Formats: sequence, C-alpha cells, structure tokens
Amino acid sequence: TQSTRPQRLLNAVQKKATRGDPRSVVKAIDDFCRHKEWAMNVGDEKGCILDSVVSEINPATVLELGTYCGYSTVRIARLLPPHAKLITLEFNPDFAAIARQVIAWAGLEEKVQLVEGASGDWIPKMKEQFGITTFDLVFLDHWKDRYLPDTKLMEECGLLRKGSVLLADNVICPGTPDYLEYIRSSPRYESRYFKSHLEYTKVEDGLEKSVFKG
Ligand SMILES: O=C(NC/C=C/[C@H]1O[C@@H](Sc2ccncc2)[C@H](O)[C@@H]1O)c1cc([N+](=O)[O-])cc(O)c1O
Ligand SMILES: [Mg+2]
Repeated sequence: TQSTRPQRLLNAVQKKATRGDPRSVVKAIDDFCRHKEWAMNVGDEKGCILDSVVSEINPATVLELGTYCGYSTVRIARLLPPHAKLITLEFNPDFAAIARQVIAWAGLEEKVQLVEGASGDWIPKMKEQFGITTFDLVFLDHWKDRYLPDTKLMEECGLLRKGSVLLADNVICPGTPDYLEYIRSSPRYESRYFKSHLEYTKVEDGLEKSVFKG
C-alpha cells in the first residue's frame, strides 16, 4: 500500500535521528521537509521564535492545539523543566499515531500527553480529566477557523490566568483574520506580531504572541 507523507516523515526520523536526542529529531524533520517533501510543521525559522517564547516563560503547563506529526511538540517539550506537562490535542488518528512515535523517538513521552479528539470537545474537560487549573502557554496550530472559538472557550472555562501566553502560528499564511481582529482589539490581551516566513518557503508568515491580562 502507498505510504502517507507523515509515514515518510517518521521513516526519515527513524533513519536519520538519534533515539533520545530531540535536537536530532527536529533536524531530521526540517531536512526532510526542506529537501524531500514540504509538510506543515512550524519549521526552523518560526521554530526559533517558538523556542525563545518557551524559554522566556519556562512554563509548567502547556497546551498545544494541533499535533500533526509532533514536530512542535518535540520542539516545546525538549525545553520544558523536569515536571512540566505538555498536553497536545490531535483530531486525526493517523497523524496522532505518527506523532506518538516521533515523540517517543525523541524520548519525550514523560513530558507529553497526546490526546486524540477535537479541541472543542476536550477544552471544557481539561480541569476534570487532567487536573489542570490554568495553562501558562497555549500554542495554536490547528484548523485556522478554530483559533477564535477555542480561545473564547478557554476564557470561558477559566483555563487562562493573568500572564498566560497564547502563541498562534500562521496568522498571515494561511491566515486567521477573525482571531487576529479579536485578539488585537481586545483590552484583555497584549499582542505582538513576530514576522517570519511560512515554513521552508520565502512566503511571509508570522506568529502572534498574546498575553492574557485576566
Ligand atoms: O492548515 C494548517 N494547519 C492545520 C493543522 C491541523 C492539524 O490539527 C488537526 S485539527 C484539530 C482540530 C481540533 N483539535 C485539534 C486538532 C489536524 O488533524 C492537523 O494535525 C497549516 C497550513 C499551512 N499551509 O501552508 O497551508 C501551514 C501551516 O503551518 C499550517 O499549520
Ligand atoms: Mg502551522
């Protein structure tokens, strides 16, 4: 049977990366996507911005919306302090199965909880299911039309505290206009745009970092 792109990406990780070495897993995926097949990972240029935001916050609790193959999951988890937890939500079971193996190859299973399902269903259950009070950091990289409803849902469910940071991928390309309009005009957030490029291309894209004011 034909392999899928995520399966070919996983093969590249297992062939080129060293088990237990997250940096080599990140490099293997970036090399695969730059030289073999483009894939919608946040990539190395925006990934460095992601790294700096994670390092600045040093979060104990992280929520990632949209795991895909686990590239940004590995990028974030490798920087987390020992007892920090990253919960990542993935809707597509095939992507989730690949991501679990990528996360395992990086040796980061202890820090990551991959949950299969839709953000809209799981966000209201975060407190009771995972003992989360609030998230220090949320990385939004799932369906672009879900960024705004899920942000409102997180507010309503009390999952954001004064100082919680939302970091959103693709606010230019493919674009999340309703989310940008909301977050930039809301008095409850302080937002800043980090100009960059769409992964592995010269097309403009960027990350929007928004701090919740409570
Ligand atoms: O479409 C994009 N991302 C959508 C990502 C979606 C991911 O999140 C879940 S959906 C879901 C739903 C609900 N809850 C959790 C996950 C999908 O199964 C996929 O794994 C995208 C597209 C481009 N591009 O150039 O076209 C570039 C990017 O960086 C992108 O992120
Ligand atoms: Mg993205």
